[in-house]
Amino acid sequence: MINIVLFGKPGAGKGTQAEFLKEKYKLTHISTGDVFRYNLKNDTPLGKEARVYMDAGDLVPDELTTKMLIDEVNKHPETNGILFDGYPRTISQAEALDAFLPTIGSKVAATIALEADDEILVTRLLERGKTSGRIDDQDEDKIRNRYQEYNEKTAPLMGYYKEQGKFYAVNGIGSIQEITERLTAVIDNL
Ligand SMILES: Nc1ncnc2c1ncn2[C@@H]1O[C@H](COP(=O)(O)OP(=O)(O)O)[C@@H](O)[C@H]1O
Repeated sequence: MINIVLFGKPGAGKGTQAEFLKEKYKLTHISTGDVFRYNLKNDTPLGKEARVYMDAGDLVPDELTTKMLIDEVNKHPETNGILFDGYPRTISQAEALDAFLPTIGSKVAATIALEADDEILVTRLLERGKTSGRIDDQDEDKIRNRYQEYNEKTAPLMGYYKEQGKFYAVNGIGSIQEITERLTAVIDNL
């Protein structure tokens, strides 16, 4: 199993790139944002609990998120590997993942960050908000709050994975194809 964590600020293009990478490497793509949105749409108990955080652009509490993530991973026992998109987003989530994966005989192979400047990303998200229907993409204050959450809670993960020698970064600005090539160059060298 080869598990890759796709890392990056909101709007960095994780979901777009995940679509290509999952095909190329036959990976299972798990996007915590997508799983949460599915639960919101279907008004499940998980969706009801997560809604207030998501609509505000806050992170959903770790315990709830980790439980959901483990349930998702367990749905794919035969997978070649998992492409984690949007998880982990806190040190506590990274520790939970490092505790969980060995229980299924696995581990994180690499964390790859898509890097881009905040101002470019905020503009991208506001554009996406016009068509995606995502409440959290329609209001600049909520978007800025997501960046604050990222800077406070998610950015420290770079150090966490660097210490493990598993952190890679690629330039997230360019055409979709160029960025896919940068990512595959990293994965092919693992
Ligand atoms: N790992 C996570 N921990 C906590 N909350 C999460 C996590 N993943 C997703 N969420 C919630 O879902 C929202 C949308 O996630 P996502 O689609 O990945 O957003 P973004 O475009 O901001 O990267 C986040 O703002 C957060 O409220």
